[in-house]
Formats: sequence, C-alpha cells, structure tokens
Amino acid sequence: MTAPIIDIETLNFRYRDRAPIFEDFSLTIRQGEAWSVIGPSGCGKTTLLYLMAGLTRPDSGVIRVGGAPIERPRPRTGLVLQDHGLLPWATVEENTKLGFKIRGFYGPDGKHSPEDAEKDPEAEEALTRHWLSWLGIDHVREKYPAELSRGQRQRAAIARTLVLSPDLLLMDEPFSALDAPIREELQRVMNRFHRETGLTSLTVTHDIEEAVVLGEKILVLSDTVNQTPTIVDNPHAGDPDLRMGRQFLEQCSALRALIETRSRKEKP
Ligand SMILES: Nc1ncnc2c1ncn2[C@@H]1O[C@H](COP(=O)(O)OP(=O)(O)OP(=O)(O)O)[C@@H](O)[C@H]1O
Repeated sequence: MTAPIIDIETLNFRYRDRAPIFEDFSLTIRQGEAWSVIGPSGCGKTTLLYLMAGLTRPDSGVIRVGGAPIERPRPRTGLVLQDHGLLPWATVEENTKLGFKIRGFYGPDGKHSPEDAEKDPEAEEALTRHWLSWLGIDHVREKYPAELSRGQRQRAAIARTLVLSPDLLLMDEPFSALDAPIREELQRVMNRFHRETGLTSLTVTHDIEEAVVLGEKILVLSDTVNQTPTIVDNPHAGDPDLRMGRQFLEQCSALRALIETRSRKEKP
C-alpha cells in the first residue's frame, strides 16, 4: 500500500447559514490512485475539491496533503477547472509557460512555488515541448485560445498544469463542456496519462460514465450531510476497451442507483 497523499481527518464544513455538507468526515487517498467524485447536484463535490486544494478552509478537522496540513493552495497541487481559464491574449505556448513565470516572480518560497523550484529556461522549454506534443497540441502552440477548438483549449489547460510537475492532480468537471466524442477522447488521454505517470488524480464529475472510466475508486457524496464516505471500488477503470463490456454498463447502473439513494433532498 502506498503512502497517503491526501488525509482528511474529521472534517466539518458548512457555508454560512447553510446546512452542514461535511460532518466528522474522514478520507484517505493514497499516492498513485485515480479517484472520481460523484453525487447529486449540490452535494458538495466542488467544495471538497476546493478544500483539498486549500482554496476553502475547513470549519474544523485537518486536511493533510503531502504530509502537511493544508493552509493555502499548495504549489505541487495541479488544478484543472471546467472553464480552463486560459488568458485570451496569450498564445498556447505563453499560456502553458504562465506557471513558470509566476514561480519566477515569487521565487522558491514553498508557498507560491515549491522550495526546490529552479529557474531554468531550457528545462522549462523542454517540459513545455514534451507536454504540448504529448497532448497533441504542439502544432497550435503559436495560436491564441479563440483560434482553438474547445478540446484543444482544454488540452492547453491540462498542459499548463502538467508542465509544473504536480504530485497531485485535482480536476473539477474538466470535460463537461465538451461534446461526447471529444470528451471520450480526453478521458482516454487521461487514462493513458495515469498509466504512464502514475500521478494521483481526483476528478469531480456529474457524468456517471466518466466517473467509471476515470476512477479506480469512486467517492459517492450525498446531498444531505456527508459523514462516512461511500467508496466504490472500480478496478477496471482505465482499461482501453472498458466501454465495450457488459461490466461497464452494470457498474454505471449500480452507481446510478447508489446516487439515487444519496439524493434525499425534496425535488421541486
Ligand atoms: N460560496 C457559497 N456560499 C454558500 N453556499 C454555497 C457556496 N458555494 C456552494 N454553495 C452551496 O453548497 C452546496 C454544495 O455546492 P458544491 O458546488 O460544492 O456542489 P456540487 O456537488 O459541486 O454541485 P454541482 O454538481 O451542481 O456542481 C450547494 O448547495 C451550493 O449551493
């Protein structure tokens, strides 16, 4: 068993004047695992990801990432969001290198950039070249976001995160704005990425099939308060022909039924 990379201990969290979302909630995610997080709308998927990313603070309890309690966004955590957040006035290459610039600005202070961060333009260029070509967008490196397809834009957003050599990848609905064929293509890209790098990842999604394709472990949240986590083992995630098998449909149906039981709020 590998060491934990995320360790949540008795987390309590609620938004002001709202019902609690997490109450004494504990969860361990180990290095090298690929997780999906799913659940009814409004159950707290994004909130959990923001708590892990250090963008939201718990009311009580401890969230350790990489062994240390998280008090602010951590430079080794890579974050990929749905709206990709590319700078419209910068090319793909410039967008990809943005993180290096920010690191360069702050220096290796351990808060904004890792303590071992080095400014080495040749290494930065090599990493940029590697990930742009690995993601199949090297040929558009001089183009601006408005000149790209949505799939290419999301690949550029992923490249921008990967060049910084994260040890943890958190993704919030990364492919939900994409059409089904492009979404499935990017899911295959992420499966290959996980096979080749073994990087720990956690993907928030509302798409059951995506959760099954990406997550070896699937965390199912409830839209009432979350206390004990419901975790579904899904060892076949990442198999290249997973979608072809009966097992895939069965896993999706089982998950759909489980989410239904986790959705107890009254429907309008
Ligand atoms: N800043 C905020 N202030 C108050 N309430 C919030 C805030 N952000 C989210 N909420 C509420 O907290 C609950 C959880 O929100 P969250 O976005 O984490 O859910 P989600 O599972 O990601 O939802 P969805 O699947 O619809 O994206 C929701 O009821 C939401 O309305």
